[in-house]
Amino acid sequence: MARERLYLFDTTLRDGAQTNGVDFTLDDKLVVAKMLDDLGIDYVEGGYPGANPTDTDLFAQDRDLNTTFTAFGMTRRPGRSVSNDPGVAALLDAKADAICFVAKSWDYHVRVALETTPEENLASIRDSVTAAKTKGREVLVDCEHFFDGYKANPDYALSCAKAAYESGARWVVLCDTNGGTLPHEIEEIVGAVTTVIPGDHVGIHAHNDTEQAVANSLAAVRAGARQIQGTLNGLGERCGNANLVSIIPTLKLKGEFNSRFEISVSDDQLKALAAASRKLDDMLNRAPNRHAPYVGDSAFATKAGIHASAILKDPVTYEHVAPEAVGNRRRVLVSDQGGRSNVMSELERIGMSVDKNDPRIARLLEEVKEREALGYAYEGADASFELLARRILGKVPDYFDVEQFDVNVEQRYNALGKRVTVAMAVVKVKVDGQTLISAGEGNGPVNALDVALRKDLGKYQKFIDGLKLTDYRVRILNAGTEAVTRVLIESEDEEGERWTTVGVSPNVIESSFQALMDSVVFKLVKSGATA
Ligand SMILES: CC(=O)SCCNC(=O)CCNC(=O)[C@H](O)C(C)(C)COP(=O)(O)OP(=O)(O)OC[C@H]1O[C@@H](n2cnc3c(N)ncnc32)[C@H](O)[C@@H]1OP(=O)(O)O
Ligand SMILES: CC(=O)C(=O)O
Repeated sequence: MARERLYLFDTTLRDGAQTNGVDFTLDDKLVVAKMLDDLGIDYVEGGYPGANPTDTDLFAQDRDLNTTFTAFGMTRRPGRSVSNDPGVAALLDAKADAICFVAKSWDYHVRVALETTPEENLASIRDSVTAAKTKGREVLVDCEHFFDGYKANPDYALSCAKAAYESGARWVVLCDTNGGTLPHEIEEIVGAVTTVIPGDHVGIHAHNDTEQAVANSLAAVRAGARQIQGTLNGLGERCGNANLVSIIPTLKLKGEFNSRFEISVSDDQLKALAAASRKLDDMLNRAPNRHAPYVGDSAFATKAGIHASAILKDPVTYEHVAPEAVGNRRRVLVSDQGGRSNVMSELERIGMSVDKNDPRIARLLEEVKEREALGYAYEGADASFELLARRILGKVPDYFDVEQFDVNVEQRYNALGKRVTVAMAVVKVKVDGQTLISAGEGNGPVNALDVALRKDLGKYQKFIDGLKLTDYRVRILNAGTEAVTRVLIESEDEEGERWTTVGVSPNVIESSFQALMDSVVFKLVKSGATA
């Protein structure tokens, strides 16, 4: 049976720009639009021309994209003609393939927010759609508050949707603007609408205020809607929009949808999804959600030993889809919840082949569990685990020895008479029988220690010149009878490779130092440095 076409509409650059803390520059918008185009998204809503200089500039440019690049804005204001409405003029002048009007469809909103009559709102919808059609644009109408409006006055909500459709809108998009509608209500109301307007002209725009925007979008499709609006990583006003990064793989990989619908994203484009999700987070300086379905670091991470053992026999035992399908990867974590299978899997990943029955494997697992009881956490410290494994398997050279370190923190007045806090560290290391003493200054004790440790490592210096610390996290734990600090340090090298190390001690300087040392030694091992 031929599959029906389902269209994807991305509003990361418009509704996503309404996210608290998100602010796109013009360059950001161009990069994201290209990324969405490369992913194969049918419609990319770039923004709201006339609302701010960035969006106006964006829609003043020519561009070379395959997607239907869409401009967003309001229907004409009550009491004005379209030719006398600067907002509509900005939309009609925008270099856009399509125009998406937002229109009121809840009579209460018409009365309270627009302060006009129901008839004038319907005329505004008709006039705006007709003007954009006359300009040769594809037209979409986002029926704002459609579901709340339908519950309050179904006839009026439907008459707004019909006014848009009958005036020539390609898509009538039903919006759950306040995000409070539940999946069974969406399914029922979309089902009613599609008896009046053909489903292949109906879209869904769901907000996530009850954490059901994805479920609501899928419910709308089940009821007949054929366009889904959403954003990358679920950005959007308040709690966000339907997350296309979850919806796309569901449509591609789940039988109910895959067997009935065809979408524009190819299998190869699907494999770029995890990278696209991370790239957006990087651009916005947001930490990626490790637990994001499909694309998060933990989406295919297995900690439990019983699961790991089965996954190594056949991944299907504990994975709902293959991680590679979305560009993610399987991770089998080593921790106090793991068994020999977890250790074997991690050793295989780092290229160490050891027999599962080798007694050193049991020793390594025992050591991991004992150290985790003291506060270490190897599941998040891949490099420290690798060093521990290499040490137990007898393969880490003694590169250098730290004989002593001192750290001082001092508050004083600087030359401008301002009070400043300065940290100083001195580290004494022995490399090849030679003692090297280095001092470092930093804005805190760990920073000073890091500067001093990495200032002069003699013949190893060249291996660590490109090393930088990219993240530092401390937690205070109650392990056993006393409080200890656990420090996790993330490092990056000149090739962009990242790794994490861990240190644990009652003293935060000591735990930081352990993690720093592991990071430096890991870099030497990774670079193939010999003692
Ligand atoms: C559900 C959504 O997410 S819709 C998208 C919302 N996005 C945004 O608002 C972001 C961009 N917005 C803006 O920059 C500004 O609001 C602008 C430039 C659009 C308008 O700014 P201003 O002219 O100063 O108006 P302001 O924002 O204060 O109020 C909106 C006006 O539009 C009217 N309006 C709202 N929706 C519609 C509509 N669908 N059709 C016609 N008029 C509308 C309101 O009644 C209000 O009119 P009023 O000024 O007579 O009270
Ligand atoms: C149009 C839109 O963003 C909404 O109604 O939520």
